[in-house]
Amino acid sequence: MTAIIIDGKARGLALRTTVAAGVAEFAAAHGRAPGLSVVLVGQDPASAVYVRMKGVATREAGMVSAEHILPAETSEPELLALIAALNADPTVDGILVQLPLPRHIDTDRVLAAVDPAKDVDGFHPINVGKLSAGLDALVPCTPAGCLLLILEALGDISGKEALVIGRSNIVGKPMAALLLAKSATVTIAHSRTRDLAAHVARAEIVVAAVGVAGLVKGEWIRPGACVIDVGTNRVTGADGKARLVGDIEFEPARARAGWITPVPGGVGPMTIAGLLANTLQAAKARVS
Ligand SMILES: Nc1nc2c(c(=O)[nH]1)N[C@@H](CN(C=O)c1ccc(C(=O)N[C@@H](CCC(=O)O)C(=O)O)cc1)CN2
Repeated sequence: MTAIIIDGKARGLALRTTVAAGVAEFAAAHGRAPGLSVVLVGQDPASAVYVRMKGVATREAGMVSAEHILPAETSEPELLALIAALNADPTVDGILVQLPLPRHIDTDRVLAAVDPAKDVDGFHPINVGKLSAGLDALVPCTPAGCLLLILEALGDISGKEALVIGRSNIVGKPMAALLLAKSATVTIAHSRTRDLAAHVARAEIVVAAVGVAGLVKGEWIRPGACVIDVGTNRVTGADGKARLVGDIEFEPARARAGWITPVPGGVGPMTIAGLLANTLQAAKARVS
């Protein structure tokens, strides 16, 4: 079997086009476009790229984008003061604090300071709690994008064996909650899991989000499985050139899977598209 390669770039673009149409309707009805404010603290090069990509995509969808780029030495009270100002600004519908934050800042405290109604990352404890209780919530963009890809590949996933590798708050835990909400039988594997290979071999859906290049061996994959790779690991190839690879050995996994996402061009573009969808959702909820 050779897997169908899931084109996250094309799927992300389609979602962005749908969001842009919703933004035009919103603007016609309310006399203003939804606004997204993105906050970046420090000069992490990958984060700077992602923030730029978010700004471009937000503007392309017809929304108002504000990027707040703060020096690495910004204190936690200074950052909290900016978030308080954005919370109070009626033209701001969505607030996103790019992660990771510098080590001197308490990430949990910062994420909890964002107004849950504007929390387009879905990281505020209220949105986390709502998701795990099966209530309507702003849902983290990457797992939401993964779920769209999985449902489009498989249709109904009720009762299917799903394995989420990684237990981060950004991807692993919300991904498990979303799969559970669709009635999949969900296992979360992590660094202490014994015999990862056996778990992978049982799974009809595998979502890998650990950040370890090639951790999941292709030969472990159950034939016909839907394989979603969230890993974005920068490695240097034999030619000395840097490239991006996932957590899953792509070619051997592709030979066994039914569907597989590439890296790059799989899950990544869905993250940005999901952010735009969340911003429109937050804007609509705020005016209703
Ligand atoms: N506040 C947040 N911080 C972070 C999040 C997040 O969802 N919210 N996720 C990641 C980074 N991220 C978005 O911020 C992100 C990662 C990757 C991509 C993407 O499109 N990747 C491309 C490749 C781009 C490249 O060449 O580097 C792909 O996979 O095709 C978008 C967004 C951590 N921080």
